Amino acid sequence: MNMEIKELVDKGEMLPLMEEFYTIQGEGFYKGTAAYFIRIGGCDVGCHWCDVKESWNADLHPPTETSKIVENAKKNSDTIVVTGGEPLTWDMTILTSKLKESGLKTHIETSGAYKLTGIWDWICLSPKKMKLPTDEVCKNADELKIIVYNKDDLRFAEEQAAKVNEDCILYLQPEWSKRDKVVPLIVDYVMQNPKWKVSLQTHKYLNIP
Ligand SMILES: C[S@@+](CC[C@H](N)C(=O)[O-])C[C@H]1O[C@@H](n2cnc3c(N)ncnc32)[C@H](O)[C@@H]1O
Ligand SMILES: Nc1nc2[nH]cc(C(=O)O)c2c(=O)[nH]1
Ligand code: SF4
Ligand SMILES: [Mg+2]
Repeated sequence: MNMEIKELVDKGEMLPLMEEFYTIQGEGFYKGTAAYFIRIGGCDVGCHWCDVKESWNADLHPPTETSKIVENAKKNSDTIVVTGGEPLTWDMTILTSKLKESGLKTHIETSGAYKLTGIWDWICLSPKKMKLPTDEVCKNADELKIIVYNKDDLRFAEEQAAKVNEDCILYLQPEWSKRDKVVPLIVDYVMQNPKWKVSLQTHKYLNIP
């Protein structure tokens, strides 16, 4: 990447765009709602079970003008989900300001590991043990979505729930490859601890992106 482009990416005027697609939000509170997804490349959190490892290396995804991303998005939906990769790797200020200027709702899927930037109507925080979320993201999260790969993730879930605000909605979501094993654990746990809800990756059952 040449220096000028790197500077534009650092400012958030360009972003490494992996893919964009119109689909149904599969997970969490907005599950079932049509939304346009913008997937930004770049993540160094390193979840071994990540279902989008192709997103990790930002250099593989073309730096794309943020204004073009927004022009495209607004043709498709009034709800925009920004995901990745880890979107907070980058400065989200320009992207979200432009989305808001266009009257769109801005949602983010984030691990919360980096500085919170951008104007968000909805923050889905999915914290990871390897790189814990910042206090600022915890305080501003609208939903907390813990991925359950094994039993220890239930302990981790309570630890993270203690850090979010009291009206944050709490979800346990099975890690996809372990779903047969962990769904019974989650079901039991939610019945015993009804402040939690179950979230499934419903798009994978529907065979949609
Ligand atoms: C691919 S991540 C991108 C956004 C951000 N890096 C994050 O982790 O929140 C989008 C969502 O998918 C979840 N996820 C990733 N791999 C998963 C898997 N194998 N099973 C269940 N959920 C998964 C993440 O926890 C996150 O909530
Ligand atoms: N349909 C659909 N819903 C999703 N919710 C969060 C996703 C993500 O990868 O961030 C995702 C995704 O990749 N597809
Ligand atoms: S933080 Fe998100 S994108 Fe990064 S490795 Fe973990 S699940 Fe994948
Ligand atoms: Mg996904």
